[in-house]
Amino acid sequence: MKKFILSVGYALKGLGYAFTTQLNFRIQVSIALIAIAMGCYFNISTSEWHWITLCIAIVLMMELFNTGIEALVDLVSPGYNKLAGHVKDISAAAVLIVAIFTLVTGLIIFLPKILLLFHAA
Ligand SMILES: Nc1ncnc2c1ncn2[C@@H]1O[C@H](COP(=O)(O)OP(=O)(O)OP(=O)(O)O)[C@@H](O)[C@H]1O
Repeated sequence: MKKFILSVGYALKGLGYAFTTQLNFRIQVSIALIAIAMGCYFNISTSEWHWITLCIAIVLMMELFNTGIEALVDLVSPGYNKLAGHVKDISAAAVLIVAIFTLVTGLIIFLPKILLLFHAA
């Protein structure tokens, strides 16, 4: 049990590191909070909540992996190295793919509701 609590503590330390050092992570957390607020406002369905929470989890997870990979690359290759650059670029590309998927999901769920709001006004 003590080991489990320690592991959670290390994970929270990692979250804190990402939050304090990575602007992108803070932006993504802010967008996640806005999406949750919009979900409450529009009273979205259970299945829509599943998609939204899945997107939030995947985006934050990918950003954390990206931050870890960047730190690892900086550790093993502090100087310029073409391969090190590729590793960082590929890691950033993975985040981009998930961000696009999340944007499309958000539009599918929220755009019709926002348009309806404007039509009703
Ligand atoms: N050691 C390196 N060797 C070669 N190219 C690198 C190296 N480090 C970074 N690069 C290139 O510069 C780009 C930006 O790297 P950087 O570490 O600043 O990433 P970042 O996403 O801006 O990180 P951060 O989120 O910490 O600002 C990389 O995607 C890569 O193309």
